[in-house]
Amino acid sequence: MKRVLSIATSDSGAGAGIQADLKAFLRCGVYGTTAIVATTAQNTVGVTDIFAFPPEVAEKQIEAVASDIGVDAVKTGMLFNAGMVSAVAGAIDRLGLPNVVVDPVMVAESGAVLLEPDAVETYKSELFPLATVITPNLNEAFALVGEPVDEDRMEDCAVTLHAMGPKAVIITGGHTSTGADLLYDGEGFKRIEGPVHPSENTHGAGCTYSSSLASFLALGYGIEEAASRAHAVASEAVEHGLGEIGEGAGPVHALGGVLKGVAQ
Ligand SMILES: Nc1ncnc2c1ncn2[C@@H]1O[C@H](COP(=O)(O)OP(=O)(O)O)[C@@H](O)[C@H]1O
Ligand SMILES: Cc1ncc(COP(=O)(O)OP(=O)(O)O)c(N)n1
Repeated sequence: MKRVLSIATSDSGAGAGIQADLKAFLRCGVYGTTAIVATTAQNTVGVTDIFAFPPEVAEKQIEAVASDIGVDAVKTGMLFNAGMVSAVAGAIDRLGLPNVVVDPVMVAESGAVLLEPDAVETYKSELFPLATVITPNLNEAFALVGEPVDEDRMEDCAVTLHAMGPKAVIITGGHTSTGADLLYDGEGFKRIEGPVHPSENTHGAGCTYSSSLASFLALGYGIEEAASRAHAVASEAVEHGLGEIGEGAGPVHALGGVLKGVAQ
């Protein structure tokens, strides 16, 4: 059983964050572990409160998991502030954790700010250079390079992000006109396409994607194949999104496809 660690924040509504990551790990057939760095009071409508833990709370969890269970891949999600980004980068580096997927979560679908602005520089200087892949969505990608969102300039944006140190960049396509994810590995571009589901129940799609990507890297796939498989899992989770849960954008359902036809 491959082991994948999520370093991220709790979503009480369980659509995104640590809870979405664990569902994606189960869907991908890996053993998921967690280091919880903060907790949100959140539902499908919005985020009402964020409670950050001290960085050493995250460090202790990462060390506990690494020293006994082991880590075949790691995914970082919402880290909230610069001190946490720095502590997580330090732990990943010190412990030599492999297959590092960095999802630079900045803003929730509901509009809530999930990253303090001064933490952006710490991502660039400390965490991106350790990353196997970074997975910003369209808005995050352009925010990171400090430019207005322009879909026609996604390739330039990916090149600028790649120069910040990750081995590869994937700008996820859920907010683009084509729905395609864009992969850049420093040598060439690859568009990962698939059906775009006309669903509003996309809460947690990005978390599901980055966790699936980490899982497929842990399972031994190369970046391009892992990206393609992760896209398929996220897309399927959107297709089975749960509109009946909550009043806002419903949570994705990572297990919706595999549970079809299972007796309840
Ligand atoms: N309506 C959709 N149909 C199919 N796939 C989708 C849809 N929305 C998002 N995805 C996929 O989910 C993943 C995460 O997408 P994105 O929406 O860009 O992230 P985030 O949730 O962080 O904004 C990507 O692989 C994207 O292509
Ligand atoms: C605790 C927490 N972590 C991450 C997110 C953002 O998740 P994402 O998958 O990008 O989904 P949306 O928020 O855009 O639906 C979150 N909301 N909460």
